[in-house]
Order: sequence, then structure tokens, then C-alpha cells
Amino acid sequence: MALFDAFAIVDWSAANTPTTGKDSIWIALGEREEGTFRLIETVNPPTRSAAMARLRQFFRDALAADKRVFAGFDFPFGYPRGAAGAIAGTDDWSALWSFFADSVQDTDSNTNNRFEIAGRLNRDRLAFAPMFWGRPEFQDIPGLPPRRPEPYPDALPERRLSEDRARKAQPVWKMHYVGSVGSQAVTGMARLEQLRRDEEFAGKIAVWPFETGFADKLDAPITFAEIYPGLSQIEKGDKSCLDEAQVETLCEAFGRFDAEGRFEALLAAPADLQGEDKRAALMEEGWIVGLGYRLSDEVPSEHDNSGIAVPNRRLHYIREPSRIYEESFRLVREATDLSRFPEEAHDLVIRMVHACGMPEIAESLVVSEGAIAAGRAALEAGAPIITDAEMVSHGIIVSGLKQQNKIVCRLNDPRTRRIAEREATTRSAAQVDLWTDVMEGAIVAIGNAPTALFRLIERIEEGAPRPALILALPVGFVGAAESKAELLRDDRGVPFVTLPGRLGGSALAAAAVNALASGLGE
Ligand SMILES: C/C1=C2N=C(/C=C3N=C(/C(C)=C4\N[C@@](C)([C@@H]5N=C1[C@](C)(CCC(=O)O)[C@H]5CC(=O)O)[C@@](C)(CC(=O)O)[C@@H]4CCC(=O)O)[C@@](C)(CC(=O)O)[C@@H]\3CCC(=O)O)C(C)(C)[C@@H]/2CCC(=O)O
Repeated sequence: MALFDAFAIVDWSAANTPTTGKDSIWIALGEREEGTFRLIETVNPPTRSAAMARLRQFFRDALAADKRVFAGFDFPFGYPRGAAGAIAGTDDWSALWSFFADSVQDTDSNTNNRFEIAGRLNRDRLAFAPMFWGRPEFQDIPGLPPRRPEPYPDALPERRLSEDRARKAQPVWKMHYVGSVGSQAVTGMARLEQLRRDEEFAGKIAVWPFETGFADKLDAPITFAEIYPGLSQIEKGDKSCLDEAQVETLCEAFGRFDAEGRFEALLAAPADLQGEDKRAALMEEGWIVGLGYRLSDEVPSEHDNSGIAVPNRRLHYIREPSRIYEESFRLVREATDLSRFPEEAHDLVIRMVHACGMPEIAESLVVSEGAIAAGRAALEAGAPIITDAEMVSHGIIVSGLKQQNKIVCRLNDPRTRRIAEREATTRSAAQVDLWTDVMEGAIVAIGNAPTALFRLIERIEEGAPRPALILALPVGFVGAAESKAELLRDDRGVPFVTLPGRLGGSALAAAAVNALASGLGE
């Protein structure tokens, strides 16, 4: 027998401004009718207030028609065990919801104080275990570090049991960055608790699994439950964004399961959730609909027992190259402090951070005065690009070199080996002696070998032709920091870009050339 007559599936967002489209709030609404299920409407409200207004109307209409509603929300309904006690004084989910309902200020235009709340909790109630982290790099929030601290506190668990089991789920303490759910949890719990307190709905809402004992008592007019679209493999298809596809697919899948009498199995406690773990799930951590549900043999699926089968089985990831670049550069900008660099160096910093995935390199990267202009002018004049390793050469996007600049690497020149043997040095350093004919006004990109940078400095001191720019990015433990320190001590009149210390690498050197040649485009 079907449990519900109407379904609302909500993809929540903690955005700070009114937002629509990707990464905003999406709500799919559906109804069961004569044994089948149909989607009624999918809406994309720009603010949390607008979303709640639409949901209220949906619930109101359902109550008036004596219909029972299932409402799934894609944010955590609880924190790892022990957190509710620390934050709200009682090991109980409802104390936590009350705490957020009373503390969160979330305006009709979406501005909210979620980061401040996390920072304040870290400073006082969670001072013994300041678990919250993640914020926009330049928003200074006392108590809330931008990145996950190392070492990370261990006085409270980092993950709920359900997050451990749903492999891709992120911990609720992470308030910012891709895939984070911490901010959604804070703003979401606050909004749902306010609805529970509202006279119109008080006593008519049950929160799964806390108040329903998983599937023991599913008779409330409205059931709220935590869902996680990551349990299913859903593709964007012809929808405007993945979020839209996810809410519609789950709404239809849940509605269909229920019409077939199979939805209760997704709400039941998994057989292997027992003892203290089950108690924690029921008291404070919560659970995710369908997590641990074993698909029956009649449903063909590639899933193991950690997922819900929906018709579409392709993994979800961004495939379009241009979108990957666009999204990546957007995230790099968000996470990187560019304020120290002149405008003209921004593309270079962004591309380098993009190449190694470490925004923190921007804290120590050195771009000497005039380096960017010198590099661009050299490329424009058709100067060659000299590299210490083939890897650097191969990382350079040739289509971005408007003057078809020559790329020179003499590591594998037969003469290099002979010099290396004669001088008892590396091939990387030996090849520098063969650069004389191309060095005047060139860009030298060193991404691997510290000995190549040392030898280049020696050659410049010996009076060899001067390059226009040195991209000094050797990497490693032997000589990398020392060779760069030598250049920083005295640049011998040649502009340079360098990253002090061990960090560097061929990819970074190639990315630096690519930024000079074509900015953030091809
Ligand atoms: C000591 C060397 C280091 N190499 C590192 C890292 C990587 N090197 C790779 C590869 C494939 C190559 N490295 C050579 C340049 C080779 N590496 C050395 C040398 C022995 C000495 C360099 C120096 O200390 O200045 C050097 C050989 C030489 O005689 O110059 C390479 C030429 C070796 C070879 O194939 O013969 C070769 C370059 C090939 C090319 O592209 O042309 C790695 C891919 C190895 C790997 O990880 O599998 C890696 C790439 C790192 C990068 O981003 O470029 C270190 C760690 C840089 C190290 C120097 C510092 C240290 O701590 O030891």
C-alpha cells in the first residue's frame, strides 16, 4: 500500500544572494493518482523565503485535501554524535534544530549569518573541538578557518555514520567549497524548525527517522526526511542543470516506488544498523533515505547496497571541456587571494593555482617587477621558449603562441650527455651550455631541475646572453629551494617568476607560459 499521496523533493542552497539556475534551490512536486505517479511542477525559487512560501502552499493544499506528504531535503538533519550536546546542551536532534532556528538570521534576500554562527560555536561551545571550517578566503570570520585545520580536532567525530556509509557524502562541519553541505544544514534546519513551530503546521509534521522510528510510525500528515541525490547516478540530460534533473528524477523514483508499495523499504532501518549506532541515528545523527537499502533481485542494477537505483546509471561529472575550465577558474578565483598581485599578473597566478590545485601557492609566489610585461613582450616579438624538460615543452599550448614561438629543450641533444659526463653534472644542467644561441631575449621555463637553474645563474654571471624572463619553478628536495633562493638573492637584472621552497614542477612552468601567451583562454 502507498504511504504518501504527494511528494516534494528539495535541492537546498545556502546562497547569500538571490540565485537561480545551477547550485540554487530546486523543488520538484508530484502526486500519486490512481495507482500511478506524475510530476506536477518543478520550481526554482531565487531565495529560501520564496522556497518556503511555495512549500507551505503545497503542504497547505495537501492538508486541505487530506493528502499525506513526503518532503525530502538534500541537507543533513543532524550532526555527528556528541555534537548536539556540545552545541545545544542535549544529545537530541530537536535541541540542535531549535538552536539553529533561534540563532540563524536569514533574510528574504538570502543574506544570512551562517559563517558567524559557525565561527562563534568554534570559539565558545566547541572550543574543545573547533570542528567547523570553510569560508570564502577573504571573508574574515573570527573562529572559522578557511581550510580544514591540520591537525584536525578529534574530540568529536568528523562524520556521521551515514556519511561514512554514503562514501561521497561530505562532513557537515565543512561550511564552504565544492560539495560542502554545512551551510545548507545550518540554514535548512533553521527553516524547517520554524515551519514545525508554525501554528498552521505544528503537530502535523514528523521528522524521519527521529520521530518516525525509521519506518515504525509513518502516519503523520507531513513527513520530512533527509535525502542525498549522490546515492543515485543521475545525469543532467536535457534539463537546464543537474540540480533540476536530480529533484525530478528522485521525485518520480520515490513516487513510483511508493505507488508500487516499495517505498517503505527505503525508510526502514537497515538490518545492519544496530545497537549504539542505531540509537545515535535515531537520537541525533539522523539517516539518509535509501541508504543501506538492498535492491531486490527483480531490479537490475549496477549498485551495491549503498545506492538507490534510478533509471539513469552514468556517473555524474562535468564533461564539457569549456565548462570544466570555466568552473575551475571560478573556483580558483574564489579560493585565491590575488590582492597582493598587480592586475596584469592575475591570469598567471590563476593558471598556476589551477595547474597544481593549491591556492596557497599565491601566498608565496614572487613575480618580480616588470616580469609579466617582459614575458608578454618577448612572446609578442617571437622569442623562443627554452625549457629544462620535455615535460614542460609538452605542457605548453602551442595554439596559444601567436608568433609560433619556437620551443627549445636540449636535454636529449647528443651533445648534452657528453657535456654532462665531462663536467660530472646532470644532463639538465649540461644542456644550459647549449642554450647560448637562443638565450638572448628568450623566456626560460624551468619546471623540474634545480641544477638547470643553478647553471643558468652561473651562465648569466659568466656573461652569457640574457633571457627576457626566467620562470624559475624547479621542484623537489635537493637544490630546488636553494637555487630559487639564489635567484631571489640577486636576479642579475633579469625579471623572474618563482615559488620559493620545494614547490614547483613542470606543470606549473608550462602553466606560467600558457598564461603569458593566452591568459585564461586558449
Ligand atoms: C634529481 C632529478 C629530479 N627529478 C625530479 C622529478 C621528476 N623528474 C621526472 C623526470 C621524468 C625527469 N627528471 C629528469 C630531469 C632527472 N631528474 C632529476 C635529475 C636526475 C637531475 C635534475 C636536477 O637535480 O637538477 C634529472 C636527470 C638529469 O640528468 O638532468 C629526467 C631528465 C630524467 C630522465 O628521464 O632521464 C626526466 C625529464 C624528462 C623530460 O621531461 O624531459 C619525473 C616525471 C619523475 C617522476 O616523478 O616520475 C618528476 C617530474 C617533476 C616535474 O614536475 O617536473 C625532482 C624531484 C625534481 C628531482 C630534483 C630535486 C630532488 O629533490 O631530487
